[in-house]
Amino acid sequence: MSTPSFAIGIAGGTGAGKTTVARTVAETVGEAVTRIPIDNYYQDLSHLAFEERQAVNYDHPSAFEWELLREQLETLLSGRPIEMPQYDFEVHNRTDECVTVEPSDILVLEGILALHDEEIRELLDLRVYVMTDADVRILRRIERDVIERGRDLEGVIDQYLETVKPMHERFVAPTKKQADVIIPEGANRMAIDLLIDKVQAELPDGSNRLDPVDRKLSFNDRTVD
Ligand SMILES: Nc1ncnc2c1ncn2[C@@H]1O[C@H](COP(=O)(O)OP(=O)(O)O)[C@@H](O)[C@H]1O
Ligand SMILES: Nc1ccn([C@@H]2O[C@H](COP(=O)(O)O)[C@@H](O)[C@H]2O)c(=O)n1
Repeated sequence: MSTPSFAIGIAGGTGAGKTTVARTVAETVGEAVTRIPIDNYYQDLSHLAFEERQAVNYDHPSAFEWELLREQLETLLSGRPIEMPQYDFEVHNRTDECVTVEPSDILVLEGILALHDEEIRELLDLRVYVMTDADVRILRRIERDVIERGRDLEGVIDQYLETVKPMHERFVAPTKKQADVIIPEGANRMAIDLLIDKVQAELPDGSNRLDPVDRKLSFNDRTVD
């Protein structure tokens, strides 16, 4: 356990490649990175029936428990562990169990609205926005939601048109202006290498560092050298 020396926020639209970027950084830098997916901070909706939870707008800022996220981020930044909630997309709710998360040298906060909240932005040392065209993002989302999140095609399309797209335009895309760095098309090799160089430079002396040749970008099961 260590007190983090550097916190990064990675925002961007659904399917932009945020998780892929965060995972690549974490895999390269290893145990020195703690990842905080904002999805875990969706409000607890246990008081609603499944059909009601299905109808919630999950792309509006009010869907998230910002107070808890701020509090837990501050706790990690002060070098103490947290009990992080876990989220199940198939049931549209938190699971019953939390996971103990220890702070490490680098914190990576990742999610559609990672740069939305002013207080959270101020806790971050580097703000990244992953920018990918909407058509690419919706195609990726359809594949992911059907395969991994138990959704049907019609539902994914309806949700996209009714809430995901308008909320993206209203709340997510404007946070691009808050970013220090914009990564085009997600995991682009040069941008990721620069990000990893920056992260490695922030590691305390004595931490393991990987040469660029040992770095890999992976998209699910496919690996791109
Ligand atoms: N640069 C890329 N090229 C090709 N596929 C990508 C790229 N970035 C991400 N993907 C794929 O797109 C899907 C969504 O990526 P993900 O990182 O989960 O996006 P987000 O976290 O922004 O929703 C995943 O299946 C991932 O493997
Ligand atoms: N029950 C839920 C909760 C969230 N979503 C969608 O997830 C998207 C954010 O996750 P990404 O990995 O795509 O960034 C967001 O656009 C929500 O619409 C959901 O479908 N169901």
